[in-house]
Amino acid sequence: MTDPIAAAPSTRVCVVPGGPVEGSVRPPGSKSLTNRALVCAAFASGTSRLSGTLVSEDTEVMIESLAKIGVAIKKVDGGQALVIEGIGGVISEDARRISAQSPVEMFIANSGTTIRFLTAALSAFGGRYRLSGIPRMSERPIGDLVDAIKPILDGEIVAESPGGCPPVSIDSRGWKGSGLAVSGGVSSQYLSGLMMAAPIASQAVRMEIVGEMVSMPYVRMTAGLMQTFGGQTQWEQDDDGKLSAVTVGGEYVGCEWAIEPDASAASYFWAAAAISGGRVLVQGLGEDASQGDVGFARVLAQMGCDYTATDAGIEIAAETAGSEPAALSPPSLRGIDVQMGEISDTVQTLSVVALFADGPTRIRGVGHNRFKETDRIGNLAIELRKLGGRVDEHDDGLTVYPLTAERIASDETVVLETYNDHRMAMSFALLGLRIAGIEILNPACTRKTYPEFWADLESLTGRAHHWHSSDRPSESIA
Ligand SMILES: O=C(O)C1=C[C@@H](OP(=O)(O)O)[C@@H](O)[C@H](O)C1
Ligand SMILES: C=C(OP(=O)(O)O)C(=O)O
Repeated sequence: MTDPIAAAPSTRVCVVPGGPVEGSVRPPGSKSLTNRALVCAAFASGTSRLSGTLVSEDTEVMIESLAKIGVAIKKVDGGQALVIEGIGGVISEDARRISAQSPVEMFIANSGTTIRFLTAALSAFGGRYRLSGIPRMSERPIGDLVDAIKPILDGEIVAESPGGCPPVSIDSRGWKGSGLAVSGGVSSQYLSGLMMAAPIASQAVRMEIVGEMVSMPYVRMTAGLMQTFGGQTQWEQDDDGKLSAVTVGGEYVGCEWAIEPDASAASYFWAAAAISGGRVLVQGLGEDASQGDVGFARVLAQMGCDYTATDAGIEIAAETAGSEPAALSPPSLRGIDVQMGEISDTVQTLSVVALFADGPTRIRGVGHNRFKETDRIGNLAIELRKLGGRVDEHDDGLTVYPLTAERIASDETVVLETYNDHRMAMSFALLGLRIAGIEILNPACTRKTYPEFWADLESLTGRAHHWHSSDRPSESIA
């Protein structure tokens, strides 16, 4: 059969509604852990063997970029395991020659982790580079990172687009200082990138945090991952217990390491159980996971779902209203008021769940979601309103009001834009589990972090999606 997603970029998909979603699933490896491990392994001395790695656009652009400075990365098992020969801080002769003539060009598509981590790492490493991506990447700020690097750089670094956005040009002879200051109000990836870069600069660097730091669990993840490779961090807190500075040092040494399944990807499956009156076990993720997004399952518990963590994974089961069998009874979900600044990649997932709750859900602390793959507050509100309900947009988040029972039962066609944002597509898939007539445009955009998403959802629900392509308007190729 032709691959329905690859068939045409204008493909749309309809997820088929049905009864409770029951089963278990193991999402692919974490994007955040894979891209961090790739950076540490690339600049380590010796060989690293990573298992459970994510195969996706975001990890592929990282691999391709590292290959350009001479890092040898062997893919095993279709890329789900990687063997990396670290360059231990020395650029290959080939890459040095190329860089002497003109900057090494790196295309990073729309991968925030790749451009932020590599901007920091390459500035510490030295050489000439230009990192660019798709048009949306030229609207995603990197100025705070560039400003943090400038004072310690022996060389020049420029964010070329208005508002301090990529492409980024680097002409570096390495870092010359041992202290810097970084703002973290737009993205934690700046600090994570700088932390991973310090061992590459071969010196201890004290990094002062200016103002708020969003997405803090990712910074803790960075420290934990670096430790696995020999990096060291020391934390300082202010009088209120807030992180104020981190001093980073050590040297990377290659190692063997298994990557956890992706917790942001897991959110769609837990949510599927919550809104369908079902029960889903996500395998391979426990309460000790290094990804903050496992906390999304706890948010569903706050809405009334049953939460169980065992050695097998974390399971979410919906409470259903009334005494009828789950298949006939709608799930009972409470509207909540929730801070999501630490788990912002799951805001779209929760917004969809909130449409099926018994009252409004207020999501707070995620103003920085406007700078991701798309404006994940404004554009999310626009799409959810197409269902006819009320969604209020705030500077720091959204309030999502429940849909009426009549609207949920209606099968009127609603076409939803994904803005080339994988998380829009995967969240809107959940709508289709409960409401007929939901058509999702450009489903292939899940390739950024989860190319197999549609197939995994079909396996879990046991229901084939309906694919439509505008090249073949009347044809359903499910
Ligand atoms: O460090 C990371 O791996 C990430 C940090 C988060 O970004 P922000 O810090 O910009 O919120 C998150 O949204 C992104 O998907 C991955
Ligand atoms: C925001 C995301 O990615 P990144 O910033 O790494 O592009 C994401 O995966 O939701």
